Amino acid sequence: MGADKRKRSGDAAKKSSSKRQKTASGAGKKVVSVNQLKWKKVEVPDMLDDFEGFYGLEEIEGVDIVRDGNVVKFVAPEDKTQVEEGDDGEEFEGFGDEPKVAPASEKSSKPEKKASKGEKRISDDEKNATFDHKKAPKDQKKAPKNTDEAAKDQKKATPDQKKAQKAQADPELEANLFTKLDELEDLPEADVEDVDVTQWKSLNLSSQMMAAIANLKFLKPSAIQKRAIPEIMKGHDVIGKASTGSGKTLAFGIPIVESWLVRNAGSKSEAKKSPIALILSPTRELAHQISDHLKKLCDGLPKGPYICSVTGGLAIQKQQRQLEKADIIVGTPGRMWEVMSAGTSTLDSIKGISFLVVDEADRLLKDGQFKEAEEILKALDRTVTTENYDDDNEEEESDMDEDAKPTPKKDRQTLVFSATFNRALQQKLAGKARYNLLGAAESLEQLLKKLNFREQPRFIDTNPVSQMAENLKEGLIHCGDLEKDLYLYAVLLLQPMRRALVFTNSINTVRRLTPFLQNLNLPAFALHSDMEQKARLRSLERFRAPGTTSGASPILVATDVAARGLDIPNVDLVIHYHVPRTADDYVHRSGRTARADQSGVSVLLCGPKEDIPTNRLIAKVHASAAAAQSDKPRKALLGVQTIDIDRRLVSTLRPRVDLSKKITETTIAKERGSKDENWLKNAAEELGIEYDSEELEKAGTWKGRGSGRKMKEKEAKEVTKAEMKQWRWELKELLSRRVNTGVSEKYLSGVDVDALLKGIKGEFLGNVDGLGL
Ligand SMILES: Nc1ncnc2c1ncn2[C@@H]1O[C@H](COP(=O)(O)OP(=O)(O)OP(=O)(O)O)[C@@H](O)[C@H]1O
Repeated sequence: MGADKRKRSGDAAKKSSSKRQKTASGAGKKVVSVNQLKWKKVEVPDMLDDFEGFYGLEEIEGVDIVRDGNVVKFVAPEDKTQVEEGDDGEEFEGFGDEPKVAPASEKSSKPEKKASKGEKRISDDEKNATFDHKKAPKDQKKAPKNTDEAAKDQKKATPDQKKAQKAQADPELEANLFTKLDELEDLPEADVEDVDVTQWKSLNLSSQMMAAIANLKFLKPSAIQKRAIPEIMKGHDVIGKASTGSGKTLAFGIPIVESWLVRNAGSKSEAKKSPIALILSPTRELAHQISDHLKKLCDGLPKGPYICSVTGGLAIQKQQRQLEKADIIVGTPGRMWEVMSAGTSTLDSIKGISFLVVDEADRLLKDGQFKEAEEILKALDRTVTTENYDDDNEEEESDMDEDAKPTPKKDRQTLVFSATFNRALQQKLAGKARYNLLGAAESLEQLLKKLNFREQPRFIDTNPVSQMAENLKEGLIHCGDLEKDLYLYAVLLLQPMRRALVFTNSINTVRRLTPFLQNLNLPAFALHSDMEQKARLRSLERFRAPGTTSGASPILVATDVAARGLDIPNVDLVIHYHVPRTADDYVHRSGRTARADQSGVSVLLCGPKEDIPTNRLIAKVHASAAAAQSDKPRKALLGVQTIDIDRRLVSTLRPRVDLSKKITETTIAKERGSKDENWLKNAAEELGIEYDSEELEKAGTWKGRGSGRKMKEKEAKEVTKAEMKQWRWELKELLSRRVNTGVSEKYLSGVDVDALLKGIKGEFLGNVDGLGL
């Protein structure tokens, strides 16, 4: 985008040489900075494949570009500049076909509560506008009795609470929210809905926060919230471990927002303040989700912090502008580092944060994975300003003028969360380590040391025994190496109403399985890191959407890019097409279902070659649970029990599966072949030689790696359009036939699932009554 914008400006400058003569003080015009201009989003056509650099393209009209010596200035009429902060509403909030939310002036029409993420468009104005709830129409902000009372109770109890809070206060820690909450008392009390949030009272949150929680309809704090929120509010550093889907986001989100409320209590000034928190997330989707989640929390506040996400794949300039007014930043390491290292002012402003959150810390800090995360951590801890910083001479800091030093890191709380932490680390944090930490090869430990906690962090582990979500049932289906597609289809077909997430270990498998399932009339969407960001987000939107008209629920086929943190409502089934590479991956993948007290099923498809890694994985994941139940024979707990799928049904499905595979693989090989051919043509053209496909083919024939692929491409090239058409017709015909299950004599549309999936022959992975498939 930057290049485009510059180019555009450059072109404009050339064309309007006369404009250069104009002065900045023309009638109704003024000189403004590029960030003050009212940029308009340029709609990019959907068929445009390469969105990098185009997605998020912006333009502006009626602005003069004048050169003043070497400086280029923008002269704009008053109405072409941003009148106040936050009027560009630029965050990603879903796609164009979704209804847009009213502009700031219409804020009083409260957005629909149940809109899924991305459906709701929240403009910056909305976030920043001071919402006068007293003036709001009654139906928008009805005062619910219970919560209102709860909030009032809180106020009434203030003198006592003050004492208790002060007793809890740790004078050593500056960021002790408990000591500052009284400042919020003068703020207007928010009205809330008829939700009883008395179970949150013990956390001593402000009445505004209680109202915001009531607005979310969360009746009680989850275990991690109950334990982590008070520790964070007392100013401690925290490492929080809790199972997937147990509400870790708000465990750190509530104290951060509470802290923002304290900081902004009574402040009328719109003066620029530096951000309060930086939240690092390993994936773009998770970063957007965290900011959406926090925004939803803030929806219930009269005025909330400005939250922005800074992730790759979207226009960087826009994000830089948003950063300037951000209170809470949620970012992925790559893009965050890009913006932090681009400008000293950005870096210095971010250095002043009061909270650094490392979400999915074990992934984010894994050695060699996110180099930029380490850079960010290092940069945050440098005690010299960037202007004066010399990479080779950190000693320089002692010569620095006191005033030039950014906020000392002592003021910053570090909060680290995940569902999985390496066991050795856990033992160490629990004070049970019996080994030399420094000698340990575990990079995570080394990296946690780099996090520079300001004190020994509080380690909170709400699920020390089992790593898996409480209401998750786990199963295993044994199948032949070449039968995975068949079994995958069988399970999905038998579970049309279950929103399923299929995990694979490779991008190529996602690329193949998605059209394979689509050819079989299943609503499948792909998600992997090699996709354009817009396409990634679109797949997620579609996966979140309600099922098709025929009632089939959407299916997401993904790599581990979707394994961490994603909170998609009503995912009922996780299928591991490939056995995950690590036990932690298994925990996180499976954790996309059975979230927030809901139930869910995780099924591993296991080929003969995967038996050993699968057994190891199961033993690892359930080792602590097995140890905790030492009265039971270990073998029984860890013995792999399988779900049986009726073989007759599977063989009935085989012809359609084979056809769909054939069509999919041929299509992919054809596409790949023609891409290669185009590449060769272009290369020949550039070299100025004549392109002869047969000659080049001969020259390119080899027996080494990739020769199988070449063979397939060659075979695919020979398949005619008529043949493809014929296969498609045959498949259509097969799909239109009803499948006799051979068990219950029912047909697949109304199949007796229990009869087909025989369930569990005993205990599988602990106490499981059967998967309920
Ligand atoms: N106190 C609560 N009561 C009810 N639901 C809650 C509560 N807190 C959070 N939730 C909901 O629980 C779901 C999971 O929360 P969240 O995404 O924070 O889980 P997580 O622990 O971070 O999971 P993961 O380990 O997979 O990242 C969200 O939909 C969230 O809205």
